Amino acid sequence: MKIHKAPIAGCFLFVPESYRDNRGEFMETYNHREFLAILGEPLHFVQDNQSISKKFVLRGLHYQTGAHAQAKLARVISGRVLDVVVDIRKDSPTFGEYFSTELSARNRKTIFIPKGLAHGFLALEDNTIFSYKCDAFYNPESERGIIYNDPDLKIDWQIEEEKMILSEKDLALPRFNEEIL
Ligand SMILES: Cc1cn([C@H]2C[C@H](O)[C@@H](COP(=O)(O)OP(=O)(O)O[C@H]3O[C@@H](C)C(=O)[C@@H](O)[C@H]3O)O2)c(=O)[nH]c1=O
Repeated sequence: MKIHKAPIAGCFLFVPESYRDNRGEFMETYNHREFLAILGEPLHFVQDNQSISKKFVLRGLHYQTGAHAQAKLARVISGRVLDVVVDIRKDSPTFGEYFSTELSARNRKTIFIPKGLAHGFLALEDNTIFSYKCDAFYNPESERGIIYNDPDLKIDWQIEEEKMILSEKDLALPRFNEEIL
């Protein structure tokens, strides 16, 4: 497994070893022991989620607060996304910064998103299957978000806004400086 530090503190990218033969391919998509060695602290994932999105669906930017904050381990099973994380930890050296990267079935990248980051992604193909583990349960009362086109964060989503498909809920999210600052 190859490991890269993302430019947001505590955020990592992993590319698993892939074994190919005449039948196809095999890879370990999660190995608790290796993960523990990298993070230095145990994480207990309690929920696995999967979403399927049409091309140019944008989900985010989401997080849960307090005891319900979630660390996530995410990858794409089919299709590709532009994945975006925003550091909303006030005591972090990278507070207010964002990082984006393409995750795809082809590049096999997995992103580890620590607690305290807001997360979103833009599907770049139809039938994009996004799969992620969470270390805390979904708790609707603790759900929060930041608007995808926040004027202070200035996230480059790399496509025209008219093409994006968002939920009503995500279109009504507050600005970073209303919610976090
Ligand atoms: C996230 C979630 C949603 N739901 C339900 C609530 C709602 O009726 C339906 C769709 O929910 P949402 O619109 O919030 O789904 P979605 O926009 O895909 O939410 C996800 O976005 C990405 C970017 C993340 O980082 C995730 O943590 C999560 O917030 O699914 C659950 O039952 N469990 C869950 O864990």
